[in-house]
Amino acid sequence: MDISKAKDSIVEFIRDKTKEAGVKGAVIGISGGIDSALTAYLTVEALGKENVLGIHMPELNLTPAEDVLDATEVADRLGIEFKTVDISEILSAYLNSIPESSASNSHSNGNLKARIRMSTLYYYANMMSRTVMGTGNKTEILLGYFTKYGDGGVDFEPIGDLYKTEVKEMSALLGIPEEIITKAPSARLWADQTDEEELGITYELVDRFLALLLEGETPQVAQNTLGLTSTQRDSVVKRINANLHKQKAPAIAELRSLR
Ligand SMILES: Nc1ncnc2c1ncn2[C@@H]1O[C@H](COP(=O)(O)OP(=O)(O)OC[C@H]2O[C@@H]([n+]3cccc(C(=O)O)c3)[C@H](O)[C@@H]2O)[C@@H](O)[C@H]1O
Ligand SMILES: Nc1ncnc2c1ncn2[C@@H]1O[C@H](COP(=O)(O)OP(=O)(O)OP(=O)(O)O)[C@@H](O)[C@H]1O
Ligand SMILES: [Mg+2]
Repeated sequence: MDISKAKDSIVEFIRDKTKEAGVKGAVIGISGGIDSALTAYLTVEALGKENVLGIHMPELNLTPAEDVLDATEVADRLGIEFKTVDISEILSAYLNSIPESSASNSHSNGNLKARIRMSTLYYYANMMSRTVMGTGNKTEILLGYFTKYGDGGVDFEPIGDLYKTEVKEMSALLGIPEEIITKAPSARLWADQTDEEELGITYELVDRFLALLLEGETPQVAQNTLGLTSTQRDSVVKRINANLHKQKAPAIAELRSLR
């Protein structure tokens, strides 16, 4: 991959898609992580800093201070409009209103946080006649490692054809702060969550595994080539297959033959 040309191509994509949508600007959730930092940099290059709104949405007692600082640093360096919306009270209102909710249900609660962030981004997009710029990368999309209608609920996916390792490479090229590039990727949906621990494999390895599968290798050959354990192979393949639905629009019950 020629990372510099890939950057130009993504910038053009953002410009074209925004124009096609008939708007001038975009809204981006800026977490303090690398995916949203890179997306913000690319969107500013495409649309201009005055047309990008960054929104940081921390959760009390969960979002680390370094994320708040890193998100602010991204916005400051880019000179974009930047807002902070604390999601803690929205989350509490949801959980207090759902009789069966439980603080211990980290899976449902974690995905709810991603969906609250999505709703907040669309609130601003509606209000400002802008689109929501997605931050999903190729690794996350192939694995379905995102919340359906949460961080997956966006208008465009500019970095969706870049593996996570390529996201790092492009971020270094653009001069994104080193601490953001080297920080362990995490969705921060529950305490101590990290992507690589939840996935049971490093991004370095899973990216190479996915690339081999896309080249037509069998999971077994890809596993042997990379020296993965059979548990790693099976869990990645299972994740891909279980999440294929996230890459499609909801299936419609077709009634054509009855007309
Ligand atoms: N075959 C099928 N056809 C149609 N729909 C199907 C389906 N199977 C499940 N579903 C639906 O999908 C739901 C499950 O999907 P979903 O709600 O997304 O939930 P799920 O995939 O179980 O969880 C999301 C995963 O993404 C991770 N994540 C989330 C957000 C950000 C990041 C990050 O890296 O930043 C990572 C998170 O840690 C977790 O592992 C089911 O409850 C069901 O409604
Ligand atoms: N605290 C937050 N404030 C604003 N947006 C958030 C927050 N947490 C998550 N998001 C949104 O959800 C997206 C998905 O999170 P994800 O963790 O995959 O990306 P990231 O934080 O940018 O990078 P990394 O994967 O390296 O942590 C983010 O890119 C961002 O757009
Ligand atoms: Mg993150």
